[in-house]
Amino acid sequence: MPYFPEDFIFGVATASYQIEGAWNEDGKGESIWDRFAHTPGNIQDGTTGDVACDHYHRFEEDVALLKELGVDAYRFSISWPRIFPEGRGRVNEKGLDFYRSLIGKLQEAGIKPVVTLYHWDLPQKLQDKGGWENQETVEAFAEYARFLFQSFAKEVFLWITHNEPWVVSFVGHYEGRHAPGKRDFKSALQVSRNLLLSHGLAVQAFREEKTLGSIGITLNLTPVHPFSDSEEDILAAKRCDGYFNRWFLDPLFKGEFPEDMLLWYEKKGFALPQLSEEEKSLIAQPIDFLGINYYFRRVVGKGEGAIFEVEFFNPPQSEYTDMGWEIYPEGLYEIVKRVSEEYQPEDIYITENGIALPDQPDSKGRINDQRRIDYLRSHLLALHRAVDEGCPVSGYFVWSLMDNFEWGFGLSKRFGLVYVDYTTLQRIKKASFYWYQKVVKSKRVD
Ligand SMILES: OC[C@H]1NNC[C@@H](O)[C@@H]1O
Repeated sequence: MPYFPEDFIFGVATASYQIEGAWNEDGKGESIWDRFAHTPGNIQDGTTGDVACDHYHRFEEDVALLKELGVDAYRFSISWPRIFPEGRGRVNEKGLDFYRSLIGKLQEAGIKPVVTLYHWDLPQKLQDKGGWENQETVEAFAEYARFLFQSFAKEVFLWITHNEPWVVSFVGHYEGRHAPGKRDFKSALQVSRNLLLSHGLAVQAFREEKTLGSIGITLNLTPVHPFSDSEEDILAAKRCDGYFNRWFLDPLFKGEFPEDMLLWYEKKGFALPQLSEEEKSLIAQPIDFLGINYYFRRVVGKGEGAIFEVEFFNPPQSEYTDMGWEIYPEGLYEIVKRVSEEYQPEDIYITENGIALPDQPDSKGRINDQRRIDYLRSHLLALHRAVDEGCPVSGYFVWSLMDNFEWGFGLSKRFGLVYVDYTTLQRIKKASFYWYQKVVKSKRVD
């Protein structure tokens, strides 16, 4: 029976824009996701995060759920425009008070706070001046981070500078499915560079402020498998691995963007300015842990696609989630092993893993999400194998505590251990809540 180490951290994760609501309350400034969701056509079901789970007003009830769940830690993000409505300068005290209250309630419940500094809700005022393409945003982020390190110098267990910079860069600035909705590959490359620089400045500030706790960054990583063992499919998979994984792993742990990708982009007309020696060491300065968000793998082959010349495949024999993602637990083992061996991070936390399902209450108001229990069990068993083989993994966070606003899909995709009725905002614990409660208590997956 796989037991995790006694000090292994089990938690759940959320993010500000996806759960808080109160989008323009108590002095909060507009974010790029407020703007993007208010723009007709951007959100598949036409909903917004204006109310979402109304966590801003119900956080005490939600902390009580966390206490009942028994988690060791709770990962949430701070909404930058709730702290600095214009992005920098004037502080919104009421916004800061909200997070002081939340962290205080978590401490009372004996739950370690894990804070993500940036989970995509950039102040719109900064976007109006170019957003992450603009050096000013890099500086503003460093000021925002330093302010939070000073405000919560002793209370936070883990600090995560950025959540999934790949999504911010390429989904937000190339694919256009996320805020700010740009479709410009050159912008996406510039944004990825600035996100990494801003991460480095934040880590520097963390060290200078002598903040307690640990600091790291969270990447969404996906194993990439060639559709066949043909040379061109293997090369296509290598390109995709560079695009999805190595583009951030290499600068963070080796101080360089991957050479093969720089050459490929240059060949396609997207030359990226070289990083200076100072910028390289800023980005690659030591961090205390790497956060990995894992959901699925990718299977690719040679294709005619414009920039990457790849085609994606969905293996017919696999099962898929409500997001259309393949269920592939082995991929969590693979990515943890690969990252541990190739990049030697100090420590690893699985900062997100979960499944979207079309959950609905039955006639008795219960939600028997057995598929979510099966998904979590199979991924925890895969993770346990990596831990057993000596990979430095210290914790695992389920995405998500509760159903919430799933970006371009709006409120239509449910990832929670807790169901949210969006008309009454009632929370209903799913079967997976009780299953995970037992795992957290016993540190065992059966
Ligand atoms: O798509 C599920 C999750 N993936 N990682 C980032 C989160 O904000 C998403 O809800």
